Amino acid sequence: MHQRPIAGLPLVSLEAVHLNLASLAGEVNVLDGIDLQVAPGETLGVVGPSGSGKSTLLMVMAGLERPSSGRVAVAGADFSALDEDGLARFRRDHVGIVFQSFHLIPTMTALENVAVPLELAGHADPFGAAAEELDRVGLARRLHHYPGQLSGGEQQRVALARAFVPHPRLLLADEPTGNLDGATGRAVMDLLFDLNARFGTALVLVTHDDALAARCSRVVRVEDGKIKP
Ligand SMILES: Nc1ncnc2c1ncn2[C@@H]1O[C@H](COP(=O)(O)OP(=O)(O)OP(=O)(O)O)[C@@H](O)[C@H]1O
Repeated sequence: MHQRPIAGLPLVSLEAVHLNLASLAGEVNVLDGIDLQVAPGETLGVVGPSGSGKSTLLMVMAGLERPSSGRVAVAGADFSALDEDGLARFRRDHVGIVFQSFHLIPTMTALENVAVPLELAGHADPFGAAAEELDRVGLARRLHHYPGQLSGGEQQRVALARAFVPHPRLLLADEPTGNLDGATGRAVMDLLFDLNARFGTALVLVTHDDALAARCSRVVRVEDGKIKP
């Protein structure tokens, strides 16, 4: 799980990525020729107007959406060579994903939401590791709460703990501070950059938050499905 990055090789490589989707108004070029590389340990902010393709770009990097054409590779793995199971295993081992709307399982406690994916991956001590990570995000006293019993900021921290706990090489986050008040948003931001500092996890953060973008080592702007030069 913790292979050393090969010097000089990008962690994420997108080459001439196009994604065309059908809509009532005809075909939409949601991604229109994206070339983008992310280095191991880099922190990249992705900004741009609403509807420009930022979230879709993240989905393509996660292998949750397949491009219509072009090449996507993460940690040397060419996504076109992986089937859906292969992509799911790859994500489990290498990629953490945090969405704005948390995606927690409502019938599981905070502890179970973090531990169960670890358990499925064959982790030796899923509940111990989950409790430790939840403690690190300040939720030691909320382990047995269900998502519906947690505030928005607390739910976001459970989602972060779940994404952090395997110490992925790449963390993709879509508006991670979008639903949070200023202080909670800053705390979540600190957790993200702490993960980067401690484990060298590369961060790709889609955001409308200028403060979050300013903390990234590089920012790219997406407009009309293209990276603006
Ligand atoms: N399944 C789909 N079918 C057709 N069009 C889609 C589909 N998913 C997304 N789109 C379109 O692709 C464009 C890009 O959407 P995307 O969610 O990537 O934008 P975004 O930059 O993340 O926007 P926001 O900042 O508002 O979240 C939008 O115009 C959207 O309507």
